[in-house]
Amino acid sequence: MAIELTNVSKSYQSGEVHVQAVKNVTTTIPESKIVTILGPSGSGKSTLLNLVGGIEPHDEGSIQVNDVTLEKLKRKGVTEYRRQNIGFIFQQYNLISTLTVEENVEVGRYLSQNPLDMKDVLEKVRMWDKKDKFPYQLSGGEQQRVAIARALVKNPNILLCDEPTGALDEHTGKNILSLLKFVNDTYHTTVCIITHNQGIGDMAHKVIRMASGEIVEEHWNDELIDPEQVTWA
Ligand SMILES: Nc1ncnc2c1ncn2[C@@H]1O[C@H](COP(=O)(O)OP(=O)(O)OP(=O)(O)O)[C@@H](O)[C@H]1O
Repeated sequence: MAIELTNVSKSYQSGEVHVQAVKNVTTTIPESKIVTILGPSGSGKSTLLNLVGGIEPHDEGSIQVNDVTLEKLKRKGVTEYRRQNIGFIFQQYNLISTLTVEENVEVGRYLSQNPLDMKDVLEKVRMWDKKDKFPYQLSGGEQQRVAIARALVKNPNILLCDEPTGALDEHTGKNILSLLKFVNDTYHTTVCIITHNQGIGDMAHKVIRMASGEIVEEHWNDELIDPEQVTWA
């Protein structure tokens, strides 16, 4: 699914303070590609991802996802859009601590009308052999692989990843990036990765750079670097 943003803005009022988190953003997140959004803390990356994912509404402009115009949807329509199209992955995994690996992934399946096969997905992220473990029994990288499986089993068209390697060391982080590339290659899922880590831009088809809520630069990469070769920062 391709995502078209046109003059999108989002502000927050926090007490007396008015923050314009996203300012007049126009860009495309192309279908079945990997896109990296880079930028310093507070530059609006997470806000932009949340707008695209239908977690919160934009104030101005338009977000078009294939034939869906987000600002035209009612609340129920937004929930449906999110359920059917979007998988989220966060820095802090957000697994349910009282559920096993398999049960956590089952939550993702339950949310979808068109889920993938649980065993197949857990095998693809190399966690089938640990399906009966609880999150506390897993390493950070393993927990993130389960979180990816939970997002993936929904069979989403778009995977939105907010600092997916932010809590991981270089070796494990690259392992997760390789998995995201594998997902993009295998399922043709549009993968959008937010990161502070500039090097991750080199494995993406397109790089969007933000500062102070605005897009300050964007480019396509002619050649993609293998995730294992990314310069880690
Ligand atoms: N719910 C909110 N209420 C008030 N202000 C918010 C809210 N969410 C974000 N902001 C503000 O909007 C701006 C952009 O925040 P955002 O989280 O999108 O940036 P970011 O680039 O993702 O930062 P980081 O890399 O630190 O996660 C910041 O000034 C932030 O404080």
